[in-house]
Amino acid sequence: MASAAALLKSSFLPKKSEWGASRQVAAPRPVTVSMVVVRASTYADELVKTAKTVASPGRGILAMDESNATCGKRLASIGLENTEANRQAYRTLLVTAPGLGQYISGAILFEETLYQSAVDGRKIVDILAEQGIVPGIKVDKGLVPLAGSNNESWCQGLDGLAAREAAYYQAGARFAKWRTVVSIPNGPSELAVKEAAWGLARYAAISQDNGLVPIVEPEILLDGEHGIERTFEVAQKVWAETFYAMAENNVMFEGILLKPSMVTPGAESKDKATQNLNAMNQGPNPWHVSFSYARALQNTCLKTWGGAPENVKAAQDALLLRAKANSLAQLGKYTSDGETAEAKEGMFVKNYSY
Ligand SMILES: O=C(COP(=O)(O)O)[C@@H](O)[C@H](O)[C@H](O)COP(=O)(O)O
Repeated sequence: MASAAALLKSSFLPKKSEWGASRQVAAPRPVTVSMVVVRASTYADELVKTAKTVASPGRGILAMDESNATCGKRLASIGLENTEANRQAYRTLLVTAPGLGQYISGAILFEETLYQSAVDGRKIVDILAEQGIVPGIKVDKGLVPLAGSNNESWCQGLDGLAAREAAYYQAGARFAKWRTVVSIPNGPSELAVKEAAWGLARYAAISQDNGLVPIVEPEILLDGEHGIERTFEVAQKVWAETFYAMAENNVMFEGILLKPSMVTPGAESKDKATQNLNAMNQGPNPWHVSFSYARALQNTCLKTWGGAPENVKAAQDALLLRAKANSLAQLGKYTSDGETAEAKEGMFVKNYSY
């Protein structure tokens, strides 16, 4: 996937003059400050503080929220069984990498990991806190077919979300993630875009009510043979709908993190996650533009580990190397000099589903 946290360029947002009939996107309604303050009074200050901590200079997000099924695929690729002990060993390796907090500001966890202890018995959330890393939690319940659409999907998880998030907050989580997708080859249909935007907005409002900063992630899938202009057009439409829905739901914009997909040509184009992030940070941006990567940070680490205890240090070094490269890209100072061919390898997998 070519998405990256808070990779929001001003150009992703339609200009006000473009909110109109030609794009069939309604203009967001203004949200008054008093409405926002009243609605988000309980956690407003904390939400802003959390968002700022996650968006601190030279740092980004380590997505380690693979569900047990996806984690099983990762473990199978190095010949390990998908047992709780193996998942615990791998995640212990990740969070105990010395100095990880220098490059990583937030870690998105799967529910199992939020409540899990590391191999040495310490709570994973406590280790993250010692590293200066904010724990986050994946709260969506995955994608399912969207009836009445053009073979598109929608993201489940709103039922019971408030209660789950209240418990996640108690367990130490301070931000949340909800990933929905939009397919360009399948349309996207008006229905799919509206559904994605509304689901994200409801999730964002519920998360803020429960003290969690929502990562708002409508992923525009890379699949397709379209050019970059078409991706841009769809990105604008999806973002306009999403902001409209968030305004309708009184989401406090200062207390969210945006995770737009990178605007690239479709399909077989290489995913140059680090290089693209670096390019976007060559000039000033209106927002902190950083990363939220899973495979781009973990691939070499996982392979280096291979499940062998004697490889833990080398695997942690591999993770730190990728984290540092992306930290430099956040600062606009990354060069690929000295990078291995593997590190430069594209991550795009056709029809990839998580
Ligand atoms: O946002 C993400 C991006 O992953 P990526 O950088 O493309 O490897 C990840 O958190 C994925 O969402 C995660 O690996 C998904 O796991 P499942 O929920 O599908 O199991």
